[in-house]
Amino acid sequence: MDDISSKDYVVIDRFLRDELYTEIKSFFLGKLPNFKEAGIGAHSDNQIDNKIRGDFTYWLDRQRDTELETYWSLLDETIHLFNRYCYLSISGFEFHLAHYPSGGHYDKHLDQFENRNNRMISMVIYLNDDWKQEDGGELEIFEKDRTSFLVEPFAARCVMFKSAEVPHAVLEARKSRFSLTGWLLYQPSSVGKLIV
Ligand SMILES: O=C(O)CCC(=O)C(=O)O
Ligand SMILES: [Fe+2]
Repeated sequence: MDDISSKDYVVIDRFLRDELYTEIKSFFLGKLPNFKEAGIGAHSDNQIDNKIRGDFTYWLDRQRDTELETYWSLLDETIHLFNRYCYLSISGFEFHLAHYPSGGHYDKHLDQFENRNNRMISMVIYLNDDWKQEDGGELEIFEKDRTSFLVEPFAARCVMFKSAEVPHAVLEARKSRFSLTGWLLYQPSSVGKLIV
């Protein structure tokens, strides 16, 4: 909590305990046939451009995806901590599963859209067993002084950062790269399901 207040980001290893990791990973693998190519922008602006990003996603829904209830409860707790100790007013979230196939990447960007600014905290949890340095796919985080550093997408590692303030990119992955990615919202998105 202190890190995200002072540095705008935090990396937490073993964010998921083994049992929850296994639950989420097997849920992820079961949904892989249903993933769709991700676009950029919100609502009607949404367009697919695999020069900018090359991932496939599956949007989650707490009511439907009850197999993830342990994870949803963990999120409730996380949101409670943010609101209490970082004085944020988070009142909702949106999460998807993401798959970057080999060769996939995401250019430098902020997690905000021109016509929507309710994403406060971005939260990425990696689901890659045995990830090696030569597999690429690092998350590059750009700091205020324009230097950057790389975060490897290791199993059960969680990265959180301020959505509107921290530019970031996903470097080309050299094998399938899995994550559970989401955003803690200032207000729940008002207009149905977003496709991003
Ligand atoms: O998977 C990651 O490391 C980051 C993904 C990302 O930046 C996004 O989906 O907006
Ligand atoms: Fe992003």
